[in-house]
Amino acid sequence: MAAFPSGFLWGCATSAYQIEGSPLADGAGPSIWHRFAHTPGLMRDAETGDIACDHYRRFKDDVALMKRLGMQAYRFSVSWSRILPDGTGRVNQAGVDFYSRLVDELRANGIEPFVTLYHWDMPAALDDKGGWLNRDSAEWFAEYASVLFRALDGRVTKWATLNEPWVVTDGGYLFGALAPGHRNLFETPIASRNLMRAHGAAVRAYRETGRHEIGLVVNIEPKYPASESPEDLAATRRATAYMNEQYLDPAMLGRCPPELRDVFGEAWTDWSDDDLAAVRQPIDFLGINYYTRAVTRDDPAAWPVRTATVRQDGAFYTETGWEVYPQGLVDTLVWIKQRYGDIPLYITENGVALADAPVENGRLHDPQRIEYLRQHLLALHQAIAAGVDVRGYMVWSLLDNLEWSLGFSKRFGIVHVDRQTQERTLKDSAEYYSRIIASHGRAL
Ligand SMILES: OC[C@H]1NNC[C@@H](O)[C@@H]1O
Ligand SMILES: [Ca+2]
Repeated sequence: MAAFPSGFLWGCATSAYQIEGSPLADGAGPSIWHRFAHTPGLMRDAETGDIACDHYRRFKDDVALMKRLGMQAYRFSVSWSRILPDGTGRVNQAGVDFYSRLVDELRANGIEPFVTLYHWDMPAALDDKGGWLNRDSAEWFAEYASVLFRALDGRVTKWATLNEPWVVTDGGYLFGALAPGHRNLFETPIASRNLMRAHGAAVRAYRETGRHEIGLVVNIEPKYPASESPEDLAATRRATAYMNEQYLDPAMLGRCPPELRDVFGEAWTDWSDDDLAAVRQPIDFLGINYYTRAVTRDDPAAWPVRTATVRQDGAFYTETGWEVYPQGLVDTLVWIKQRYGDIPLYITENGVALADAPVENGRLHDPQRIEYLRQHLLALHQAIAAGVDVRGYMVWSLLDNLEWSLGFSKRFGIVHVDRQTQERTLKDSAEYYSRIIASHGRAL
């Protein structure tokens, strides 16, 4: 196996609400996820992030674990309401100090911090003012980002504004499965536009003082037509526009995919030229989160995108119901380069939820996760060999964690977490990944 490019960054990814616990500790304010998780009926098994992986208190042990695995980078998110309990205004220094200590611990262990500013946990106080439906959200976000830039830039050299805006709006505003749990077609494009305005505002703020790199993280699920029928081809176009182009086109091209007018109908309003210009800020990299693909057919009843994903005979499906399709990673990366140009890319998430075996004698055998990682790293190498400028790979996830409203039922970790004892146990996949890192990909 040829090596990966020199300087290629091997790491892992997590997010605040999914692992930290202690949501209201040391002056933190509640987030929309704290509020959502404590609303009866919304979370599987009535789970919450009150404890999660207790990372807020155990972070030094978890950094030691990353060090032991040879991690070169760690992608994590900051909880906005630890920093600004009311969302704007008063800074909670204890919250800033937590992340400052985490950053110093990482750097002391030779691990590069890779910070996501927004991984879904808006302060509840701002949701009470309309949240992402309020155009002021762009300024709120830039204010929050600036507090962090002042506190951490320099020790943090890679920043991402948003994680997966598509999930935030599709889950939080259209289908309601995620915080803030709205189900409103008219709100969805408004939230999308304000999220991207917030992205642009934070990038502009960074350019005033920032000395390093800032980018955007999106989930991409490549869409393949189920047939060559005009209906299925049109459906595939709609699905591609709705999930894969809706956020990258404004950010990178300064325009919205035309199919969105068809998807949202009367709920769609064109972006103003000012908004398009404000969102299209030059960025230093794109983070791509890849899990699966979707073979797509027309489905007139499937409101509002009117598409359905066709199950593939003989394919392997994960615990989250996703088809394992490594070729989709190659196709996605080539597509990104073709459509948006030769911008540096990171795989900021890739991983798999499996019905893991139990821990036995301090071990957990997860051959299917090893195979998933191997196949996707081979695909990644293929894309790099094809000329795509990929600079790093962060496995999702370091730890078994809170898979949002699915609770802890979906285990993505390369490290097992015992829900009762919080004990961490390396799965075989962690040892495998550690060897990949140590051999710089040659052990693939
Ligand atoms: O579903 C797995 C992951 N996908 N991207 C965002 C993360 O928060 C999820 O846990
Ligand atoms: Ca609300």
